[in-house]
Amino acid sequence: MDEIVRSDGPAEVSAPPDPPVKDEIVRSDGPGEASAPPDPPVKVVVRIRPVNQADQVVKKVSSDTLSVEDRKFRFDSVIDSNAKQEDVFQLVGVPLVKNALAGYNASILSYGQTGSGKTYTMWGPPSAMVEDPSASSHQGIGPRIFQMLFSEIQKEQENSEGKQINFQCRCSFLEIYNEQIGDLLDPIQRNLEIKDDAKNGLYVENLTEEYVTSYEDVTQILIKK
Ligand SMILES: Nc1ncnc2c1ncn2[C@@H]1O[C@H](COP(=O)(O)OP(=O)(O)OP(=O)(O)O)[C@@H](O)[C@H]1O
Repeated sequence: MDEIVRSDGPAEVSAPPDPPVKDEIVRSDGPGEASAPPDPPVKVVVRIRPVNQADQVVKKVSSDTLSVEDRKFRFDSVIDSNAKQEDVFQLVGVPLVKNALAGYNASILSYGQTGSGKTYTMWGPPSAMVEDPSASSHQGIGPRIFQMLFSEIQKEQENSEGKQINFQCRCSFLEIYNEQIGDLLDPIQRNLEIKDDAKNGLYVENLTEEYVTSYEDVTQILIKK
């Protein structure tokens, strides 16, 4: 019988010669008042990057299992190399936005070796950010999430039946490089600190946060910086 290895990390499957594996981790942990918690709270999804058929060492076996030669590895989901950006968004992005709007914290962590498709999956090519979203099939999960978020907020406000619903969205971008946290919206800030207190929970001290009310606000900030 084939061996199935339960793996929460793709180290085994992203090894050369086939670099096509990337991971999306969706994490949600939220407040008590929200509806039923997302299940499971942490999901590990592997996307197999397209390569020449002859080089295809990593193969999708079923919706949650892939094989590397004669070994099998199981995750929450496996996305095949011919999947579209929209498929990834439907699987990972849509539940994330729904959970976020239900009051849960939600994160995506993109993990994989150089060239495995992290940037492509998260953002798509730079042009896809500014093009009409519906026209760009290469647009990554990030911009799709922003669009859905603002469109859901708008729907909530339109369907509020006279009640005033206020949302406040703030946007920040940071990078962790050489174990230092840098503020991408204020590059002078290069060594920020992570803090944890009862009022704010876990946060990055002095990280720039800009108020945004639309998808265009977010893309403008990204382009400007
Ligand atoms: N699913 C895909 N479909 C089509 N092209 C892809 C896909 N995934 C990645 N690519 C292409 O492969 C190349 C490398 O991908 P990308 O830059 O996203 O990798 P990366 O993991 O972000 O690399 P690095 O860690 O070096 O920044 C890019 O040209 C990208 O457009």
